[in-house]
Amino acid sequence: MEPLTFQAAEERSVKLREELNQYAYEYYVQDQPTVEDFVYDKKYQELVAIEMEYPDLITPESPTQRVGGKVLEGFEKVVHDVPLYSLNDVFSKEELIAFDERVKKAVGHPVSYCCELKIDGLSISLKYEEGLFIQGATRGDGTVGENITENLKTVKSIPLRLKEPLTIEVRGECYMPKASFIKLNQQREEEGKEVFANPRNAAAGSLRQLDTKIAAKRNLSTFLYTLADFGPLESTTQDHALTEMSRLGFRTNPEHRVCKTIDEVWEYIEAFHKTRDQLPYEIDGIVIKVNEFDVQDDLGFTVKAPRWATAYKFPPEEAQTLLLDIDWTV
Ligand SMILES: NC(=O)c1cc2c(=O)c3cc(F)ccc3oc2nc1N
Repeated sequence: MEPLTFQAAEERSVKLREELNQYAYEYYVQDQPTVEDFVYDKKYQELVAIEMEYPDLITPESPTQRVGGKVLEGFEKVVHDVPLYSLNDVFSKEELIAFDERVKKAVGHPVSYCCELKIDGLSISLKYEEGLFIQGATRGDGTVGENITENLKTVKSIPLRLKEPLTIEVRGECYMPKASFIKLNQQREEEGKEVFANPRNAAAGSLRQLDTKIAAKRNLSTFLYTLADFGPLESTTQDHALTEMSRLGFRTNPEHRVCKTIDEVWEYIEAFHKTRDQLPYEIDGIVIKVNEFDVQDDLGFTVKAPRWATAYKFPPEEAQTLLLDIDWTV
């Protein structure tokens, strides 16, 4: 084929990038692919060829920027503008009811709760400037984390550019799906390497890799759940914030539910305690948050945790046998 002129190459690369990023969004964020892999691969190879011919055409959100390849010396420190707090845990229905009583006493009226599955992964914070992904960091000690931007760029469900040019910061969980965890450990066993104890350790180990090519191969995914810097967004509830994050291109967990009473919260907890083994990712409990942001602001934080949220932790079962018992090969 005749090599394209710069002009033609530029137009073609813009179109290819849009198509490829849309396909990747459908596959990795919506879990609803619309094209076969070979369609994606063919267009991807065409884009790689154009970018090799004309490197000036490469843009930060090009899917070619996700393959990794940098070997970092180490991870720089990142000071979080807004601290990443941890959650107070509760382990029984009685403790959950006591949490609800404290909230209602402090607020003076009943509140609604946004319940979310507690994904067992690694907390991450993602910063965007005018829509462009500019920094990803670990939670660290809540105030100072590690800059793992290069590794997070290889996580396909993390948008490199938002659907709107917003300057915001979001937080969520980076995790390894159960099926990927099993495959990775089988591979490591064959290579005589030490296996990971659980998907959380596997995700943490993958994001701590200094060779970004390794992180790129670990099939990590994300669920985002907190708007840390709202930018121009005006959500007034946690439930709406999740909808907004999804609209902007983030992967959010579809199982969240707004509950009007603590009894409804308990029903939700019991339902997922029973069915969590069918989930394609590990959860270690349920996060219960006051849904209204103005009430969250009234309740504020203790030194280490929000007063407006709690985590109901499931009793640790023999997760290892459960994982291996079930055929997760997709
Ligand atoms: N692992 C989780 O799936 C998950 C974790 C947190 C938090 O750690 C968390 C910590 C805060 F200080 C406030 C809200 C939070 O919301 C959260 N929501 C979630 N869904």
